[in-house]
Amino acid sequence: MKHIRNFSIIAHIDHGKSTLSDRLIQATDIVSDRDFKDQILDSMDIERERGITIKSQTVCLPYRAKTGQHYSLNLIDTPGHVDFSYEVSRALASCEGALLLIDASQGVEAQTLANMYLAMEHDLEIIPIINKIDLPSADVERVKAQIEEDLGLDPDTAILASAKEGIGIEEVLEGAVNLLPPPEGDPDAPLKALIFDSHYDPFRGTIVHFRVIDGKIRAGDTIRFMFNNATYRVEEVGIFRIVRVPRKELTAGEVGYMIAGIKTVSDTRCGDTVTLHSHPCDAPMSGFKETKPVVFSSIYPVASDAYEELAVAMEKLKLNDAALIYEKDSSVALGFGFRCGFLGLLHLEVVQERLEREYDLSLILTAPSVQYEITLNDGTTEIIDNPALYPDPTLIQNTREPYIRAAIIVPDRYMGAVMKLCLERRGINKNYQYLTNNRLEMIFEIPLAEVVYDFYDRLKSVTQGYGSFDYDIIDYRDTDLVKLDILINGDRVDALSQLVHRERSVMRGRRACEKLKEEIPRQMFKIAIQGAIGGKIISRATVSPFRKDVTAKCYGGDISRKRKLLEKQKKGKKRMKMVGQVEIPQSAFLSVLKSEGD
Ligand SMILES: Nc1nc2c(ncn2[C@@H]2O[C@H](COP(=O)(O)OP(=O)(O)OP(=O)(O)O)[C@@H](O)[C@H]2O)c(=O)[nH]1
Repeated sequence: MKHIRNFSIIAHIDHGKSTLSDRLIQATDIVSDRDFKDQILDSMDIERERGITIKSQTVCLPYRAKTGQHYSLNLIDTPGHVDFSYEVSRALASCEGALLLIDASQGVEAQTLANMYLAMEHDLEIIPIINKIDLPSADVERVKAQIEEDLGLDPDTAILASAKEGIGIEEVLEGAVNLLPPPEGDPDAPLKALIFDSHYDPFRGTIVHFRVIDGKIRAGDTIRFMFNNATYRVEEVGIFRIVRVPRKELTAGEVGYMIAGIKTVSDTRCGDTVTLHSHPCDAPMSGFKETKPVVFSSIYPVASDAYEELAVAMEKLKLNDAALIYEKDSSVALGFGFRCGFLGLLHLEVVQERLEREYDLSLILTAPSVQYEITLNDGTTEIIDNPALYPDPTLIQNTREPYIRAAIIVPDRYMGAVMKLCLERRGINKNYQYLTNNRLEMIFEIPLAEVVYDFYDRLKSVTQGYGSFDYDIIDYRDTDLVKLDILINGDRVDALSQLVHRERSVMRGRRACEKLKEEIPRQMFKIAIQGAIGGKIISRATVSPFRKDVTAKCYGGDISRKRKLLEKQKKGKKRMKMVGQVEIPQSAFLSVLKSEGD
């Protein structure tokens, strides 16, 4: 155990975590350079394209230190986005140390701080690393000052690195060996192991990633998940060397995987404790919580006959994504689909992209909603996330909505712009403090519903890219909610209904009408678009009919050109949805979601 080091790299998005992981893997020779895929840990397509890490993957690196001693370095990869902060927390609970990566030109940002606090909660030894020192805009001294004053860490321990150029990599490995403590734990105690991740393998079922805290686990053992008391017989245990390498047993301090005939990843819970059925440990690890979705939206196929395909795709996706929940849903306008729950807006976008790309589906998503607690006059309380299920307002006694605590870090010259944005979003400024280099940390309490649309984009734009943001849900508070409906030629389009705060409803209604007007193509008749609350119309826009026959031009002339045009039209149709007499393009549904820009 003395020669094991378990650690994660934590960083703000884009500070170079994946690049550094790749370098560490390369430096320890477990894959030959020729086979080395760039950013081997970010194996999913979308992750690579968007450059963000979503699913953690772990690797065990054999390393021979300068002293000649051999070490096993378990690098536990963590997702970098706020939507996945619980996964980060569980991964950190499996570690003794963390490498805190800071971009030399960007400095300390909101998630740098948030991640460092998480690491401190788990009592981890933290090594600061200043990355991207090769950049012309790198300012090492400034970042060192931030490390000292904003993070309270010793700047002299910071390692200077460029993951891209391969500078400082050996120092990082030596730092892990010399500065991080080895794991503690009792190999002879009853088995206690922490699940920090799982993924699905089509041939072997669920692969559970875990850290052994105490005891031993080997193939043939009957194990028990302490959350739901489910028992399984272990078929295989082993470690990650990019590929899985089976081992006879894993003991206290080690990190690896197990295969135990588990059908889907939702049977295992990130954060749960595994023990032996015959000889259990006394108590599970503390801090377990189930990940709860906070943002909800319905997904419909554009072509109604693609429902079955969507159902199959959802099922497959769910195998690998325990956080995704869904149930069947139906809409008058859009037919059959699924009501889904996500960890946040990024999670939603990732799911949508995967469905569209990997399963070649064309989808319509309804406006994302948070969960409201609604108490009715008869004293019962309902949790509502779907506008379609919103009760008759006369029956409602009281409605509450979730609030977040948002931490925003910006250069102080943007203070006014951030304040304006947050106040517009019904935020309450709770606190602010100066950090080094004229930067401010501003704390707001804001309704989650105001953040799920486009808050992060807006923050980036009003701060010219300098603002960074992190949030936690804190509580539910009283709110004044209304249901905004959209009518097209008098027909209510249920998929466009939204639950909004009364204060914001008129503006939202107006924006939705304007956007729809831009998106809905002219047709042979006039199209009236209206926003309504209850029976009352609050906004309207009109798409006027064609004035002349635009297809007339195409008659006569080249037949192949005409055919091409027809084909193009047919393709275009696929992305249109008929609502009553009116054809609405898929983009119109999306534009309503994004109608928040101020
Ligand atoms: N110049 C320079 N660029 C770097 C360095 N390290 C990483 N980058 C670049 O920074 C960008 C982000 O790097 P990633 O490794 O994907 O960042 P990440 O922290 O893993 O991002 P998430 O996965 O979203 O958390 C990429 O374009 C990298 O090529 C470095 O040392 N120098």
